[in-house]
Amino acid sequence: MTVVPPAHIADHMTTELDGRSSSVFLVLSGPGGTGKSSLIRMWRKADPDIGYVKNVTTRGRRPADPVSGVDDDDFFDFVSRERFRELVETDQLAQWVNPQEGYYSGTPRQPLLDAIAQRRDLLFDYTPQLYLNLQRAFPEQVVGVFVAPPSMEVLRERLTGRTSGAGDKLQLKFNMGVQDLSYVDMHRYHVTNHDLTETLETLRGILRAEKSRLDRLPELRERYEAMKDRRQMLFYYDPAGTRIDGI
Ligand SMILES: Nc1ncnc2c1ncn2[C@@H]1O[C@H](COP(=O)(O)OP(=O)(O)OP(=O)(O)O)[C@@H](O)[C@H]1O
Repeated sequence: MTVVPPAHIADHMTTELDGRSSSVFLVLSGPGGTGKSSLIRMWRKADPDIGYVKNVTTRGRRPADPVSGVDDDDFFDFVSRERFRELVETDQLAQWVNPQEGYYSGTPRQPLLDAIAQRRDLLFDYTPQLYLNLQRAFPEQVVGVFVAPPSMEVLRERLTGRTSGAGDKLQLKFNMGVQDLSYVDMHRYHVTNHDLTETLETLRGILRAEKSRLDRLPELRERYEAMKDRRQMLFYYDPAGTRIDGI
């Protein structure tokens, strides 16, 4: 038996019900030391197509992490304060902050505009402050995931385990992390980083889900719109498509 498509569908039988989503800027946000840069490093290794834009910062380089191998140069472009000021004044930064006394960091704008034009997804490793600034600049693209340590004790251990944060700096970092916790409600997702591999799987699931949102699939929405039966209301049994004639 041949199945005959209803008249309004006849011209659309080969229409593809698939589409390429617009860009997602997935921001891993939360206190320093929760594992954000380790996760991004693993993700980029597993999926070289995922984009990452280095921040510009005026702070000094940290030595590579002996445990995770995270290298500062993979995440930042180091610039002088004069150069930073020039970037701000010529509007080349999408957002910038003064996270600690004496240093500044920010996000270059152009690579983000390029990613949107090419529909590429980007990952970010940010504090809540940077995340909120970026969200204000790119509200449609930015999705905030708060990455939390399993407990504050574990955060303290992870911070202490790193070579970078000795003495006062470590105390400051921990205190700033405690402040960051109060911004959790500004995020769309919350992920507790017990195990790096499992957390990465969850994050990839979040990205997949965000890319399946209809508001990120403009052409696909148009195709469905073109196939719509203008006479349809939700929802009645009308397999022959003739009920309207009886009104
Ligand atoms: N799930 C985990 N289990 C065990 N150790 C972890 C886990 N996640 C991260 N770590 C360790 O915790 C330390 C901090 O991780 P990482 O540098 O990735 O944090 P971060 O959130 O990027 O911090 P920052 O923003 O300050 O760079 C590293 O030594 C890393 O190896």
